[in-house]
Amino acid sequence: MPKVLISDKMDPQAAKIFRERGVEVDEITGKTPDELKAIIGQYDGLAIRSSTKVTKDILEHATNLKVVGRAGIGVDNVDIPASSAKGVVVMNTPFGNSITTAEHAIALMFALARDLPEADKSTQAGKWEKNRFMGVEVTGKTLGLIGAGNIGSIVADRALGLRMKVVAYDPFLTDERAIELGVTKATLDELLARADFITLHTPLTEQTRNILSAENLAKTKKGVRIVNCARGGLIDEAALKEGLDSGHIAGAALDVFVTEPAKESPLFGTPNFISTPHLGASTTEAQVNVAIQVAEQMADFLVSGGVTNALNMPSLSAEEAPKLKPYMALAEKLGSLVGQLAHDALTGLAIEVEGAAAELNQKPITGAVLAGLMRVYSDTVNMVNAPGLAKERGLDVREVRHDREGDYHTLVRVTVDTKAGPKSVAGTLFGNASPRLTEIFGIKVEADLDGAMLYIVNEDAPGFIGRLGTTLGEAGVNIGTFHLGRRTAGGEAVLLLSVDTRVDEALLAKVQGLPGVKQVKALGF
Ligand SMILES: NC(=O)c1ccc[n+]([C@@H]2O[C@H](COP(=O)([O-])OP(=O)(O)OC[C@H]3O[C@@H](n4cnc5c(N)ncnc54)[C@H](O)[C@@H]3O)[C@@H](O)[C@H]2O)c1
Ligand SMILES: O=C(O)CC[C@@H](O)C(=O)O
Repeated sequence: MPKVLISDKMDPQAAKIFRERGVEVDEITGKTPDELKAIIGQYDGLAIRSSTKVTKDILEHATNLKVVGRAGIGVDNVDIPASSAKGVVVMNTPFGNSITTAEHAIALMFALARDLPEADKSTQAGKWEKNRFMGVEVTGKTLGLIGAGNIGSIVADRALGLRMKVVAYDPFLTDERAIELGVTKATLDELLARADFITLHTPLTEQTRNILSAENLAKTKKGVRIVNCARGGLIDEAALKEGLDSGHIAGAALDVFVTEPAKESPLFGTPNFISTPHLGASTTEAQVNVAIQVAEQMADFLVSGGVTNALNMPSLSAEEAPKLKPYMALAEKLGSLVGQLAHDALTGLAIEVEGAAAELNQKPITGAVLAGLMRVYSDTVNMVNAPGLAKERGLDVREVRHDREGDYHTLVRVTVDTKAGPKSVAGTLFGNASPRLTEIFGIKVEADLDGAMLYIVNEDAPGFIGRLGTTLGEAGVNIGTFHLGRRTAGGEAVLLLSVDTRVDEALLAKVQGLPGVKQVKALGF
């Protein structure tokens, strides 16, 4: 039974769903990195929010880990390249807390417009300072939206409902989408010059880091109010403090900080500055949504192989997964076969699907071929890290889909580009379930690729099979299955034998020495 650790505070629905789906679950929150390292080796899955940092160091101790599930959107607390290199799938829940976070941005905008936290403090201190708190209306004002994705779009919708004008800067926002959202597209400089309020909704990337830098803050309209419910690091905090102190910026509300938890900051205590402790996603509704979603996605993956919202591998629905499973087994065996027989100086490969296979999602089939192939280089390769490894080695990977049906109702063919030209192997599924090799380097041969095997290329001549049987028998090697194919009678023949024990180097040399043998190789599947 797969085992998952929930290491951050999460709605109890998550544990309930894991258990209902046959996944064992431990909820252990608040561990230090060293404490987490000590226990992570037991788990197949790790469900987190933002407190747990999934670093390279933690991953090195995660010997059984297959999936990290983030109950939320941002995955900046997960080292994705290190996870991919280790073959760990990283998933998030991209929509579950979007409305909640958009509402928090709107709430902070209102809090700034009417100075609500200060007014509350003063009133509860018995001051009744009616004349001190003069706010501004949002109606008719311009909201500058930096980032018009899931959350930005909802903020735009709510702001339009408040009769604001919305200008949006997002390099990926199309004209059509801007019209659909009812926003005006702008450059960043235009937005800075026009906005009465600015709200940020981008991820933190090299392009967005300090997008509100000292230089850009200086381009804003005097009296601007700024909200950040996205990620710390989008605003230069020191420059923001200067802008507030000088009065150029009329107010700023931050839910997120460069360093979190933000226990101290030069901004704290600055007039017209409001802060919340990364509460953007903190509503009952959002936490139930993301807990349910992350548990369902992780359980799907661990129990049936379905992949949803993964950031480092293609999606595979829970409905597709059972259909694709035997194809992935076939693809992995074919990849492994070409890897073991023709891995020298590979420059690229083509993965062709034909007949029934052509109706399926090809990406997982490609991933499985690459996993089988790349395992020749490292036994920690799987579908998650194989594409990256293939890329690192400069392999040109091509996917081809043929709708026609050939000799078989369904076929997967892998052709590798080698110095000696293209070499191809192909296989089918028997009964839509059992992977079977049908062709190896142009020779038809039907064989199961399973366990320890021996691959022999020889000249087709009488007496060879007897001599081979005797040689193996004398060495105590029992033959399980025997598959033979040949180009032409008396021409080149291929033998694939399954053997009960792996054939050692000395015996391989003996077989190689038999008359007519061109090549011998021990294979393992
Ligand atoms: N405060 C919280 O608790 C909380 C909760 C949820 C999400 N978030 C954060 O909010 C942010 C937005 O989330 P989302 O779900 O809307 O993400 P999203 O991916 O749907 O949208 C992000 C948008 O940013 C745009 N973008 C990318 N680079 C840009 C650039 N250089 N300039 C301008 N726009 C750019 C993208 O095109 C995209 O439209 C993320 O950082 C997420 O982690 C915070
Ligand atoms: O889990 C949280 O409380 C914050 C989540 C938020 O930052 C996100 O990116 O989804």
